[in-house]
Amino acid sequence: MSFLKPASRFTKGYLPQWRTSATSRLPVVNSSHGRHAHPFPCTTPFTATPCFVPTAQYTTNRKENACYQHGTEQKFDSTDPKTPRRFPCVDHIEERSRQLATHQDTPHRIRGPPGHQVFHYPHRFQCDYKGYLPEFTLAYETWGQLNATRDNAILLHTGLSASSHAKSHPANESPGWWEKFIGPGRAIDTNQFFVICTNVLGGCYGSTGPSSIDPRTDKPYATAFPMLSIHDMVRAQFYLLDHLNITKLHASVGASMGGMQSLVAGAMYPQRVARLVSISACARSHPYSIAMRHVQRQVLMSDPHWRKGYYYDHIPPHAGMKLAREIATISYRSGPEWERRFGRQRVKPESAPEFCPDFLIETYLDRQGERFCLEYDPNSLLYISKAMDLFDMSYTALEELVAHRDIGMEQKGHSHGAVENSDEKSARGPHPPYPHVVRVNADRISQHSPRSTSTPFNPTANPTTGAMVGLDTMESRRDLIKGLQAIQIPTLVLGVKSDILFPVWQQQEIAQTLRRGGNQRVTYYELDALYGHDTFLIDAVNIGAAVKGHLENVVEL
Ligand SMILES: CC(=O)SCCNC(=O)CCNC(=O)[C@H](O)C(C)(C)COP(=O)(O)OP(=O)(O)OC[C@H]1O[C@@H](n2cnc3c(N)ncnc32)[C@H](O)[C@@H]1OP(=O)(O)O
Ligand SMILES: N[C@@H](CCO)C(=O)O
Repeated sequence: MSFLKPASRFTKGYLPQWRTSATSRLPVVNSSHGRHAHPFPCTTPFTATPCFVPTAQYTTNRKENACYQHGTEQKFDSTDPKTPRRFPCVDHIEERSRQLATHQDTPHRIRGPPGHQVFHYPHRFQCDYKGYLPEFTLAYETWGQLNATRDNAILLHTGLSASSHAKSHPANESPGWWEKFIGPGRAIDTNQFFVICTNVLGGCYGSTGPSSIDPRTDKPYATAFPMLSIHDMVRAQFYLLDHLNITKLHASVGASMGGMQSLVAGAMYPQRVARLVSISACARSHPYSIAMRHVQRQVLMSDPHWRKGYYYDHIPPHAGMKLAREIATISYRSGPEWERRFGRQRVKPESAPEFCPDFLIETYLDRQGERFCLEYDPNSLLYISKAMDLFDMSYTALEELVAHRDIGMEQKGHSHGAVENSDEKSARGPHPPYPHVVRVNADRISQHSPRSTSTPFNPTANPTTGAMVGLDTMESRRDLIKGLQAIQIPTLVLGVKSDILFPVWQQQEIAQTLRRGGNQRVTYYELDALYGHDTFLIDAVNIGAAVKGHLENVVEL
């Protein structure tokens, strides 16, 4: 540890005791070390590495053991209070903005992965939250062969940011996000099953999303894109299944947001799904996970380059995206993993502490942000993460969704009772959503909902309105049981103990709720892995074995 070296080794670069006039030059002090009273040696520049944070602007002159500004006689002197502290990580962001300003082809116009197929739905698609799409496209990829009876298909749902490229294939040999899980003899055995994976509606890898061109304006939708629900995403996928002439799936499989989609598929189309797999998902988003996604969105939206979503001809909000992904990564992995992997290690223990990424965990997060910030469309992040927040399989929530969707259709002239034209029929969709949900008028919803029951003195009630807000009440649990009751097929629920985003109690909640709703064929596993929420992307051995067992188990359907 550099600050334990004897001060005598540091001939320059120490901070005179208690000098406070130049706070921006104060060395970073490990306050727990209790050494504040000593002249604190800046473990600096001027010993082994004169330019202690090398950047393009400085050169080390080893002969003189000094650091010069490029092309000048100006020495960098950290003891000079006028010398500004350097922030290469900030310079890097600014430099990227400069470079992006000159880009002709803006990087957020992301296309689907090579070799993907396209399903185009040429009709109006009514979304749950009142808006609609005049048409949509889904990018998808497949592996294995559809059998003669067309009943061996598995619909694989993605998490938030994945493309349809779950597995390599001849048209795209780069590894997919579930590369090790799919293939002959693997967890999803392509000798037996025909696997379909789509980029979700709202995404940016070939499916219609905010970066797609709105045919009505010939410009990207941007934030004029309609608000989406997880149910909208699944409904669009079932239109693809219709197109592929697949009436019944062998299974619906997904993790994280993909697990939410899996549950929706089972509840919305109970006759069309034979088995379910839900990994590290939930039956309704918890305020904690909403909070995590809220801060990601706020950070992104506060990047001045976001421009309320209309950045497609400008510099994208890459700095906000980078930070949003760093925050997300904190919820995707786990403290115990990082303790083992990075400990308290700094990248250059011999160098002075800096505010730019310094500890291994900092450079790790920085790298995750870097990898993502120009890879994914920022508006897709907003829409898809919001759809996750809105996810709630409680009966009253489904009832509201169905009612709101109907209002959306009526507002666009799709009145009940009137004879629908073919476009209106298409908007309503070929299948009634949620056969188990009785349609009610939206104005009846509020009287109806247990969440608006007035219960003074109840600690779980909203103090202002008296409405029941807690999720752990009998009413709320009954509401969830009723919402998930349509799922009576064999279901595998898998959780990971180190997951802080979708903790195991939420996995237990799914399994218990299904069982209480009468489903006798629920299998529940809890995995003691270290990788947190993203374990489903990493642990092909354990997650894969559970999935394989469930998919290949011969059950009476
Ligand atoms: C269903 C779906 O949702 S799929 C979406 C899946 N894809 C993603 O989530 C994309 C982001 N990727 C990831 O989060 C991860 O790579 C995973 C989860 C896929 C795999 O996890 P791991 O194998 O543990 O990879 P890890 O988290 O270490 O990331 C590797 C990267 O971090 C870098 N890295 C690791 N440690 C450090 C560190 N201390 N400092 C700096 N960089 C580091 C590696 O160099 C590598 O970067 P590179 O690929 O640019 O060279
Ligand atoms: N890390 C994964 C899981 C998040 O749900 C993703 O980005 O999609």
